[in-house]
Amino acid sequence: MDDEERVRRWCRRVEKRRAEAERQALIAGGLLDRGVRPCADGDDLLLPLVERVEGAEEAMFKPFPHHEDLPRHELVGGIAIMQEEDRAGAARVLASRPSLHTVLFPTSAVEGEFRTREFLVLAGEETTQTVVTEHGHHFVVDLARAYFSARLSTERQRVCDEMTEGERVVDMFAGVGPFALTLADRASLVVAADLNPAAVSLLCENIRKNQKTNVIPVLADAIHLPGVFGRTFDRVIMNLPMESVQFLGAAFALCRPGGTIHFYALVDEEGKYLDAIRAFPVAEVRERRVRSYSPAEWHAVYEIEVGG
Ligand SMILES: C[S@@+](CC[C@H](N)C(=O)[O-])C[C@H]1O[C@@H](n2cnc3c(N)ncnc32)[C@H](O)[C@@H]1O
Repeated sequence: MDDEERVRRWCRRVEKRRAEAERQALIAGGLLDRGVRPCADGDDLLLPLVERVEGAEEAMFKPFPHHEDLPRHELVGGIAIMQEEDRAGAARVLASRPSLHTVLFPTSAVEGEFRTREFLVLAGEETTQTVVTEHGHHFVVDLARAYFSARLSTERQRVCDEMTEGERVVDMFAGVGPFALTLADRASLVVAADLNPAAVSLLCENIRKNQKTNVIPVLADAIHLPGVFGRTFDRVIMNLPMESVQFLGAAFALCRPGGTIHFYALVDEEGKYLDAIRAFPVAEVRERRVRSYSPAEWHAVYEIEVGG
C-alpha cells in the first residue's frame, strides 16, 4: 500500500511495552479508531483515535481493509451505538467483532435531570445493558436508564493518579459510579450520590462487582449533601456539565480548605466560569480542556484549590 492510501488520524504515542495496556484502555473508553492499523515509530507505537484528546498528535495510518466500509459507530462495552438508523449496516457492525452483542441507534438526545436517552435496537440482543471494562474496573451500565459515557475514562484515571492515598472523596453526580469506583482505589472513603434511582441501583451492583468496601452509595439531590456530611472532604467531583454551576456553593460547603474541587463544564470560551468560581474562597484555579464536544464547544475542567 503506498502513501496515498493512508489516512490522517489523531493518535496517542506510547512506549511499545505499555502499548497493549493503553490500547485496552482506549478500547474501553471508546477512543481507539479500529478502522486503521496502529503503527510503530522507533520505540513507540502510535495508537489511532476516533477524536482529538489532550496530548494527541497527528499521523498517517493504513486502513484495515475489512473495517473500511463499516458505518460510523461508538463502542460501549458489548454495545455499538450508530449515528444512523441503518439496519443493514448494523448487522455488519455486529458481525465485525465477536465481543459485540447489540447495535443501538439513539432516538432522543441526552435529556432530563437524569441525562438519559432512548434507543432503538438495530441488531443483536434486545437490551441496553452491557458491561464496560475500564482500567481494570468493570461497570454494569444501562444506557437507557442511567447516564454513562466512556469518553472520560482517561480523565478518571488522571484524577486517580494525582490523588494521595487515603483521601476522602465525594462524587456529587456519580451515575453508575465510574469516577467513584476508580477513585476508590486510592481513597479511604468515597461518598457517591445520584438523584436517579436506576443509577444508584447500578452503582450498588458495581460496588459489589468491583469488591469495594469504601464506597457509600447515596440516593439524594447533591444540594443536600453538605447538611449530612459537612466540610469534610479532600476532593469533590462535579460531573454535571450543563448545570454544575448551580451546585458550586454545595461543593465549597463539602470541601475542606486546601482540598480540590473538579468542576466539569461544557464551555464555548476559555474562562467562562472563572467569575462564578471566584465568588467563593479560592486559593488557586486551573482550567483545562478535557475533550471536544462540538466544533465550537468543549468539556473543560476547572481544578479549584479551596481557600480558607
Ligand atoms: C453527566 S452524568 C455523570 C455521571 C457520572 N459521574 C459519569 O461520569 O458517568 C450526571 C449525573 O448526575 C445526576 N444528577 C442530576 N441532577 C442531580 C442532583 N441534583 N443531585 C444528584 N445527582 C444528580 C444524573 O442522574 C446523572 O446520573
